[in-house]
Amino acid sequence: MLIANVIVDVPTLQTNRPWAYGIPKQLQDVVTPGMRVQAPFGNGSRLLQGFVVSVETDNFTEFSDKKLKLIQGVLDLEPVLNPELIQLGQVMAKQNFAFQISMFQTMLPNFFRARYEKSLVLMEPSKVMDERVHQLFADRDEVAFNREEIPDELLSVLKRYQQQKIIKIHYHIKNQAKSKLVRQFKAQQTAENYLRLRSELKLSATKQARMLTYLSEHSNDEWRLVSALEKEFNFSSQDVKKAEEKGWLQTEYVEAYRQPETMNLSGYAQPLTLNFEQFEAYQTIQQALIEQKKRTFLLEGVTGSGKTEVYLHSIAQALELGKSAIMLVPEITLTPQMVQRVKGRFGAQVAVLHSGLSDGERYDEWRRINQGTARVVVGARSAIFAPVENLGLIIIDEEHENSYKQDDNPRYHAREVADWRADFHQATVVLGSATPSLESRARAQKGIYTLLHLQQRVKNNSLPRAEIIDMTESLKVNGDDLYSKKLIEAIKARLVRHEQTVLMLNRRGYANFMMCRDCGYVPMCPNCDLAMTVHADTHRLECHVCGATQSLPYVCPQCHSKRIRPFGTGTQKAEMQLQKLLPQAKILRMDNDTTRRKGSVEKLLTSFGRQEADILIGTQMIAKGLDFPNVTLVGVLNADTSLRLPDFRASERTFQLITQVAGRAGRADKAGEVLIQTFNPQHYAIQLAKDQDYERFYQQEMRLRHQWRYAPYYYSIQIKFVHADEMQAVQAAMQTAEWLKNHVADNTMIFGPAPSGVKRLKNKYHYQVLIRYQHDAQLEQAMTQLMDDAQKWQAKGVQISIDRDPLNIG
Ligand SMILES: Nc1ncnc2c1ncn2[C@@H]1O[C@H](COP(=O)(O)OP(=O)(O)OP(=O)(O)O)[C@@H](O)[C@H]1O
Ligand SMILES: [Zn+2]
Ligand SMILES: [Zn+2]
Repeated sequence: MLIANVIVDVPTLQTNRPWAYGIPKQLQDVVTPGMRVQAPFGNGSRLLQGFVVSVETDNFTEFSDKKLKLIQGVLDLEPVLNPELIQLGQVMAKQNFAFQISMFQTMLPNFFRARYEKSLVLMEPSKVMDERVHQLFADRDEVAFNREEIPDELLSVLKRYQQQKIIKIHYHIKNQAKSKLVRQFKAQQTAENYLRLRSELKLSATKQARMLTYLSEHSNDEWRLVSALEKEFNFSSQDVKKAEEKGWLQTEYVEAYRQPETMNLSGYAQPLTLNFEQFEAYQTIQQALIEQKKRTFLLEGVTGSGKTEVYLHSIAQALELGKSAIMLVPEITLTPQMVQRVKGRFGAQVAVLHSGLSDGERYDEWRRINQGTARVVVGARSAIFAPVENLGLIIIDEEHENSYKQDDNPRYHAREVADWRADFHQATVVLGSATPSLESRARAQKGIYTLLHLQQRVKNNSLPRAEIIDMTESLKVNGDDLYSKKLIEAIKARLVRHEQTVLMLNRRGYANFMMCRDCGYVPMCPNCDLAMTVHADTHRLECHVCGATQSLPYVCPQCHSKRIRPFGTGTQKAEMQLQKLLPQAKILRMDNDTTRRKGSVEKLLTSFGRQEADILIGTQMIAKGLDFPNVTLVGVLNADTSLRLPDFRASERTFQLITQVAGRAGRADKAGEVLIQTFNPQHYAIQLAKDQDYERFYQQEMRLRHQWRYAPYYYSIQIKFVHADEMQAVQAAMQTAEWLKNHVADNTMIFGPAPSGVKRLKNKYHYQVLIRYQHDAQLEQAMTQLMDDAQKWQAKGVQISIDRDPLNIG
């Protein structure tokens, strides 16, 4: 008998391995690894989705026939995971202490996720005594289990009936991943033939005459949609069918792709001629592509040095070698500008995956990749799992970005996935950034990566002139803690010259909360240890974690003073304040509020690009990727807020952010200027960002990391314990920490338990234990054991999560 090993859709440790199922006769030719199947689970009434990871023959036929449950059906006719991706999912699950099923689901478009529907089946109607249950079924023997339709008071009755087996619950799997088919047609005869046929028609056959006229004019055409013919000429599908029977045209069904809105592509854009530095970098990459041995490059290039052009040349080379390419960009820089640059170069071979797509569109793009139609994939983090065959090149732009790590289960990092896939395909990896992560830069130091340097800007040979403005001084002069006089003067000069300005309000670690100026009272969320945030548009206080809201207080509840006011400034207020200072200026604002609607980022940027506004003010979302030639001034309103975060990466983040946003100035022919407002003018991260001196920052920060035993010198694993009862969370954390101390290497350090940065969230208490280590052969064994124990704690209601190389330690 044939056996399928299946990972079923239950994310628990017991199910985190393949389960064997028999394959029934009629499915033996169908079921292959990588396919989704319906598999019975538990007592058998429950049908689950599962992924077949392997198929084997079992020799003990009689024995297994009785014991094994059988696969009930298939959800696909072709595998959705190829052998590479099956293996990848299993490895990544293991490395990140995640469940295989979660990994597989993350790797695929949402469409492939199982949607279960429950229904109630009436087994023995005669035994139902409750009139309301009869009413519910109303002569049917199966009804959907729809919580909105079933009143609460009926639930206990239904439950009792279920226990008495009078009612059964059925699970159905809804398969959404079906492609849409459309019918298309093509003329089959010559124009003359059509005209002759028309002359032979009866006079009354006007519709057929019209059809023949149309066909005579389109006799050499390509396939066209039948629906278009029907709509435009008012033909019915019956008319089309008759025409086909007469041999006037032929029709066929093809898969329809929901084309995401594409931009006008005015032909293919020609590649630019690389400058010397670019060419040198490209040549090295090209060499690796041709050799087809895995190599990883770190392309460290100052802002505006033309990294993207190097990527595009490399992609072209990969395609020429018959290979495919994946290019990752942070979601936020997946702007029309970027997409246009890639699509403009490689046209229909490009598939774009971003969060703006509907599930259907994403599924269609995925299929274009899966079928090999699209050989260049551009997308955010999860595009690293694109099912390309023959992968030759992986590019990760802005490789230092946090968003490449998924901060939720499964917690994979796109860079580590890229590394594994490059091994598998012997592909080339290019990590690019003006401000590489310390981890990557250190690997280049050690020779694990090859460092490629772009030190010059492409167009304007110099980096923008930057200056630090000490806000303590400025505050003394004009009493404004947001706009220094110098910055306002500089903006005014741009207005006169019709040049543009970009202003960034650093919202990282920056709360916009209420504070009583007399007693210091700050309104806190009732469920979380967090200050409530002021929302000027709704005039309410809101908690950003749990969503609790309150009206704005006008009197301090503690001391009854009326001097309770917002503290800190939101982008909205910053914009208003600026408009007051510069009434003649046209200002655009880009933040979470103005970009909520789909397509609004595009709209804002297009408008700014057309110079319909003088100033673009926004949060860190404006710091990356923008390439506008007329921007000659960049202002950082508050450089230091992110320095205060209780996180060992605070300096690195601040340096990266300021360097990135400063890089938006003077990218074309006009010289750029950068003004950095700060209350910490002496801080090394700010000083070095001003000079855009990444290398010196790297040296200095590495010394500190070494001293404090942080990454990249030490790896870390963070274990979180969450429970509504604080004691329970503490207890689990303490016992785990104690246990760990005896099960890891001597030089591995265990910190905690300690309350997390924010101890209480949504009325639950968060505690954590941190492991820091260099080499520890025992650790993997210990972590596996810990995952086992986690199940035990989970049974007591303590949620435990394990995060390898966490983004925030605080
Ligand atoms: N060889 C070249 N010749 C002419 N123009 C070029 C060349 N290479 C790049 N450019 C142009 O220079 C500008 C900056 O290049 P690009 O955006 O690729 O830089 P980058 O290093 O990716 O920038 P950042 O990291 O700051 O976003 C772009 O407008 C690009 O079209
Ligand atoms: Zn007060
Ligand atoms: Zn809250």
